[in-house]
Amino acid sequence: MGQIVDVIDLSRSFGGKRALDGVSFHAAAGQVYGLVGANGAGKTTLLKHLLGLLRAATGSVRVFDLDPVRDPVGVLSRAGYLSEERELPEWMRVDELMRYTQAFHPTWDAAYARALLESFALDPAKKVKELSKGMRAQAALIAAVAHRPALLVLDEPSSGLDAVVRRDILDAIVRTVADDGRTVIFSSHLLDEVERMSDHVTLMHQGRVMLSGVLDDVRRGYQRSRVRFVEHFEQPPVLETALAMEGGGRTWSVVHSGSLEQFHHSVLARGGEVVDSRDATLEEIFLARAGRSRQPVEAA
Ligand SMILES: Nc1ncnc2c1ncn2[C@@H]1O[C@H](COP(=O)(O)OP(=O)(O)OP(=O)(O)O)[C@@H](O)[C@H]1O
Repeated sequence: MGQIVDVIDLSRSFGGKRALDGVSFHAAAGQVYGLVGANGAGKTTLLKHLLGLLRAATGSVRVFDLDPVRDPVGVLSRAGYLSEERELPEWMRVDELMRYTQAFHPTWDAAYARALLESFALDPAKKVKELSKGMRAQAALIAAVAHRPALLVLDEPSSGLDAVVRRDILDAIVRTVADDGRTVIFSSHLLDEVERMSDHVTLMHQGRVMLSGVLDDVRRGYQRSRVRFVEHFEQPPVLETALAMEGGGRTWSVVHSGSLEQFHHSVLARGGEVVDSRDATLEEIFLARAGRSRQPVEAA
């Protein structure tokens, strides 16, 4: 599988504030990468480096094996970008915006752009400045995808879109890109959306990658178990492989990694028993990892 993005040990500060701290991130052709993290985690800063909008201060950024700052033509001609701000020329009509964007991209697929306009029910005659926030997001999304870029970078694509559009259209766009053997990297606050759309997930926290891997491997790597102890604990008892514990007294709910057998063992050693276990949700994993550890974990 062709490697499309290679970010190695990228750090970036704004003033005294560390926005990215030793971030490594890789993306291959035909895969969908979901980037999640709280406000200020560094997602937008990472994405901007891929487009050459920020220059790597330390570390390296390669996209299509090119440096996006030194070779913007080589990178941007093959990339589509939906920025967080959705900057669009206000005075244009939607159809003018499409023609304008087309002028930058010889690979523009006018039929695809028209089909997307129709599926969004977006009026081509409407002025950009008259669009609602959601319509603006839709127009910006079409402008980013209709030239069928080899790499599609979407910063919070669902922001402003209603649930139906998100589920029916955004998902379809992302899947189409991946099915064509192209790559999508998107950031999101919505973990259910990331679980639905991504092949790979990367969790960022305070400028660092906390966890990164194939979504199914990440999911399989963590469980949530209910545990009952004989003894009453005021504070969460120390359990090997436990990342987060909630509860009190004798009953605790634990998000943990590693094998179930190993976990049963450590609970037994503390005089308890595991009542039940299930795979942890991405949200539980994220909260446990972001809350606990500063160490990056490779899940795949
Ligand atoms: N141009 C800038 N000048 C100063 N600080 C910045 C700048 N851009 C980002 N930052 C800071 O860098 C950190 C990371 O910001 P970034 O926008 O990358 O986070 P994010 O994960 O995209 O957050 P959000 O989900 O809120 O969009 C934040 O602390 C932010 O305040």
